[in-house]
Amino acid sequence: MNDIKVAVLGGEGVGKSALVVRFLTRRFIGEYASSSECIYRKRMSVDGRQLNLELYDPCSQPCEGKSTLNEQIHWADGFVVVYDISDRSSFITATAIIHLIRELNLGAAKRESESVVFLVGNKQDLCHMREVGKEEGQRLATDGRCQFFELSAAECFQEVALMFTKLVRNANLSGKAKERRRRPSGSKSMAKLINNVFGKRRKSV
Ligand SMILES: Nc1nc2c(ncn2[C@@H]2O[C@H](COP(=O)(O)OP(=O)(O)OP(=O)(O)O)[C@@H](O)[C@H]2O)c(=O)[nH]1
Repeated sequence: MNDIKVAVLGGEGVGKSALVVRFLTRRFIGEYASSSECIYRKRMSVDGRQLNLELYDPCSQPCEGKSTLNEQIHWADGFVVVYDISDRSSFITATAIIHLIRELNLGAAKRESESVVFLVGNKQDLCHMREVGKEEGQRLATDGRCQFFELSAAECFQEVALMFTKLVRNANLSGKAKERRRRPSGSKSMAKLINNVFGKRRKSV
């Protein structure tokens, strides 16, 4: 059975955990206070084939044994790079992350195909506070050879699920089986995730 490793990267507070939790549990959790980086595992059926998905959600706060961005990029087969459409600085961070992924890809190009990268403009429900135009997102995606999505983890499960499923399918099709490198620390089961979710402070948005 194939293993697909996906890292969800982006600036602080852009909704990385919200997207991951939405995809895994169908629920939107207003406040997801995590103090450690996590890898969640999910068994998926894509195009009739069983896959083991490992989904990496980094922690923006300093935490013990925290992996570097370079290590995260080397570890993953596919990436969701997230920015918040109502926060321009998060778009600048996403731009830098995409450039770094492509730079590291170039270094590894002799033995590996290019990584699958999806660029996600999250918090589409906050379009009245928009600081990043949709066309800017599209342009960055084209320049960085990414697929582009604008969506809202808060409002739409279907779009989030479609985005992750498509990423897993593309990463699987690209046949990119990286050798096992140092994985980011922290690994949680689905049960642990559910504990996190239900043990959490809730806040409406
Ligand atoms: N309005 C709105 N708020 C969102 C959405 N997604 C996440 N949020 C909110 O954005 C804040 C940050 O969400 P998180 O999921 O913790 O973001 P993160 O990127 O994992 O944060 P760090 O790990 O601290 O960097 C929380 O208050 C969420 O409720 C969205 O689609 N719409």
